[in-house]
Amino acid sequence: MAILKLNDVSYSYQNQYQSVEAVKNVSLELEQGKVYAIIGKSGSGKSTLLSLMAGLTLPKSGEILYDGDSIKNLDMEEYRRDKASVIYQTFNLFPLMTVLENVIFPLELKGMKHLEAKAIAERHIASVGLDKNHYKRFPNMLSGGERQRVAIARALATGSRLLLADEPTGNLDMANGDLVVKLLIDLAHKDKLAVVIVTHDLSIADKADEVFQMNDGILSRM
Ligand SMILES: Nc1ncnc2c1ncn2[C@@H]1O[C@H](COP(=O)(O)OP(=O)(O)OP(=O)(O)O)[C@@H](O)[C@H]1O
Repeated sequence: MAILKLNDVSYSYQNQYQSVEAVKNVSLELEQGKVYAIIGKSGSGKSTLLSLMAGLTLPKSGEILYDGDSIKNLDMEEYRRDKASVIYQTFNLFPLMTVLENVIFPLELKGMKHLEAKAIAERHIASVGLDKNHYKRFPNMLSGGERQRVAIARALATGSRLLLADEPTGNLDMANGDLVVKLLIDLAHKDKLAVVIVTHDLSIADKADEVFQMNDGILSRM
């Protein structure tokens, strides 16, 4: 069964002067174990589509089902924290927390005891290829690739099976970008996550299992 299903989803940004139809009647099914790339030119609606999937924005029409349930019926805070994790081009780590604290924080937020949270965080930090030397560093003491790997560890630690990446390699050089893409592909293929990557980079799209293009709010399969 699809982990996420979008049925005829539309979204428009509105103010008193105008309405911008950013996502138009998109239907899509995502399965665990696969990498999906969404490409398209600037302003075509890719980020808006990703925020709909992440539950950060609610559709104006249509519905989004997670494991068969409309996300409207779920606790949205829990959905955003535990079900659909987003990673960003700018990493969005907490600058005043160490690597370990960044990964522990969302676990403690949901009521997990410190020692258990620490053990889970350490496991996920190791799984993205970082070691104990990194635990006590602040984000500004890491390379861009390392920061993105911490962001991925934090996303994974919550147990989320849906990883939504918005231009995850946009701030990385080619070598670090390749490492992050390889990690995302491994997470889909080996750990059976559903991974969505919004990207301008066609070489990432080449490595995805399925590629979609956004064009003026309309999604089509390539
Ligand atoms: N907060 C907002 N208010 C009004 N319009 C917006 C807002 N955010 C985005 N838009 C518009 O919605 C459309 C889709 O934007 P979106 O950011 O989803 O595109 P994108 O494909 O992700 O672009 P990029 O590749 O540049 O990040 C664009 O026309 C944009 O101008």
